[in-house]
Formats: sequence, C-alpha cells, structure tokens
Amino acid sequence: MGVSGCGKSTVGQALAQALGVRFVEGDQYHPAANVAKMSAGMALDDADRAGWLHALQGQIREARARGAGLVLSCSALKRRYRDLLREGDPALRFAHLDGPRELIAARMRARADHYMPPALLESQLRDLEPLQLDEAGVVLDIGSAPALQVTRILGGQ
Ligand SMILES: Nc1ncnc2c1ncn2[C@@H]1O[C@H](COP(=O)(O)OP(=O)(O)OP(=O)(O)O)[C@@H](O)[C@H]1O
Ligand SMILES: O=C(O)[C@H](O)[C@@H](O)[C@H](O)[C@H](O)CO
Repeated sequence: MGVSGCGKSTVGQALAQALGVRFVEGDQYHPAANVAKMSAGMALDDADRAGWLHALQGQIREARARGAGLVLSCSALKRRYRDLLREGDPALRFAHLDGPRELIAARMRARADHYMPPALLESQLRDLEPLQLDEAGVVLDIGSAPALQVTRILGGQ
C-alpha cells in the first residue's frame, strides 16, 4: 500500500516471486472511467474507489478460499479501504511503502509511460492514512532497495 509511485508494483512483484505466489496489480482493476479521471488530472474520491475495492476484496477472498498465497499491489490509502480489504481475509497483512514526498515525486517524474500525473501526488498524500499500530503489517522506507524491502516484509520487521 501507499501513494502513487511509492514502489508498490516493483516491491509487490519481487515479493510474489520470492514467495512463489500469484501477483495481482491492483491498478489493473480500476474501471476505465477511473483511469480516465486520473489521466485528466482529477483525484479519485471514495465513490470512484468503491467498486474497485470490492473487486480487489473478491480477489483476496477467492485466494483465501483456495488456500492460495497472493500478493496484491493497491494504494489502499484510507483505513476504511483497508478494513474492506481485510473482510476478504482477516489474516491480510499490509506493507506500507513510505517516504519523502520529494523522492516519490522524482520517481513519478522519471516514469514516462504512466497515466498518473505527478501533480496528483498532493491529493494522494492528503488522502493517505498511514498504516496504524493495530493493523497487521510493516512500514517500509522507500529509500531502501526493493530486495531489502522484501527481506523486511518476510521477516515481519
Ligand atoms: N526501492 C526503490 N528504489 C529505487 N527505485 C524504485 C524503488 N521502488 C520503485 N522504484 C522505481 O520508482 C518508480 C515507481 O515504482 P512503482 O511503479 O513500483 O510504484 P507504484 O507504487 O506501483 O506506482 P503506481 O501505483 O503509481 O503504479 C518506478 O520507476 C520504479 O522502478
Ligand atoms: O486510490 C487511488 O487514488 C489510485 O489507486 C491511485 O493510487 C493510482 O491508481 C495508482 O497509484 C497509480 O498511479
């Protein structure tokens, strides 16, 4: 979890590979209208995200029912979004990729082929409710290399 450009896809793919489980890129479940809205420089609101979060919850629920592992990358910016995802599997754990705005902005600017305009970072940071102490998971520093982040997730530190 985390704002746009924090490294969810990069770290998520590496984690799934390390675990030998399926990786789901949460952004691929956004309806076209959501992608069009963000591409036009408008932030998503709770209503825009509702159907998308339910679709992701379905992926989590299905993996749990099959007893299969799953790594899912998803912004999950607000506590209530994460509560909704946890309804799919109460044992769900989050890795919050956290770091300074300047570093995230620089990484977003360096991406040529992504729909998300760097200008939307401010709204992402406004919406972000950091992982809370009673939520299972880890908070990671995005300044570390992805391999180190994976090690920390696996170690639960
Ligand atoms: N730990 C890291 N160190 C250096 N560069 C990184 C790190 N993690 C990610 N990056 C780079 O930062 C950019 C953003 O990463 P990535 O696309 O994984 O973020 P994201 O959170 O999935 O973004 P979005 O949700 O907007 O798709 C990419 O160019 C990626 O290669
Ligand atoms: O909840 C949201 O506002 C969205 O999921 C965004 O975070 C983007 O889709 C993603 O980060 C792509 O840049």
